[in-house]
Amino acid sequence: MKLRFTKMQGAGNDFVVLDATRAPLDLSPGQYRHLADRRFGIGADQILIVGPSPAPGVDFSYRIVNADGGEVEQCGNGARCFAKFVHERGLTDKRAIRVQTLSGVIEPSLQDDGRVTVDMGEPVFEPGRVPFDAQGLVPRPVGDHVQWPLELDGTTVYVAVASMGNPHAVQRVDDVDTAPVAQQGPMIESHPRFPRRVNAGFMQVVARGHIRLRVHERGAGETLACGTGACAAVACGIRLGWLDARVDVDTRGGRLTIEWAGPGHTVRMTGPAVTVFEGEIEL
Ligand SMILES: N[C@@H](CCC[C@H](N)C(=O)O)C(=O)O
Repeated sequence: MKLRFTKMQGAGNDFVVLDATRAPLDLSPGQYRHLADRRFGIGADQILIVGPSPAPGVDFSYRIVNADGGEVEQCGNGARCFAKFVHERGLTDKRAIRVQTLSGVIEPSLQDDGRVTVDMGEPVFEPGRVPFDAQGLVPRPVGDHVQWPLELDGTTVYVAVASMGNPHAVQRVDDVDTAPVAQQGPMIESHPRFPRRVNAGFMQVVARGHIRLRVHERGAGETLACGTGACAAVACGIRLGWLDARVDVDTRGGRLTIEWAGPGHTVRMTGPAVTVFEGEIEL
């Protein structure tokens, strides 16, 4: 079978985007892994499958599959690329689009400067809904939030947990350049306290409106940027009392701007979304 694809990136988090708006597309986990493979396939952190409207009042659906072949609930950088994709292909002329994901409807809108803003919904902090098993742990209160102790091979790290539809554990570090992302990321991702595994964020607070962030992503390893990771880090940082309501997030692949007015409000993320090339691959 020949499959047409579009390669896109948002702040260096890269995607193979597939159009399933006219005919359903259901590949196996092995086929998704092949598409994501940087040596034998196309190469991507995630595969995005754009589908037709699933319900009145919603314009499209889109599914997200990690490079390891597992389907997941949400992807922030992917949401921006999705919006650019449906526009560039002439699938809609709306600039504000409602799209169904596994974890609910989100709303990307195209900006005049070429960036995309996405209303990512409300962050969730209750451990059980992240999901995080906090049974028997003593939390450390900070600001209006808590950090939880996580044992990693004899070391204890303190993380704040949040869901942006997908699970995140965020720790504060002095300097992201020397943070132990490669060592601790995989251990946190698969820590038994996270029953659905987790995305592990390492956040350096530069100022109240500026952080630097690296994320070891569940199912993909460290990526150049993680949109939901940026939303989760900023929402946690605000509740922990370290950040203001609008924060520039510098990732290794570019800048995202995150805005959150606090509990009861949704998180808004603004950043780039770029088409790199199109092609066809034999599966
Ligand atoms: N790169 C993404 C997140 C993709 C999914 C994540 N790896 C997970 O498993 O939850 C983003 O930009 O948010």
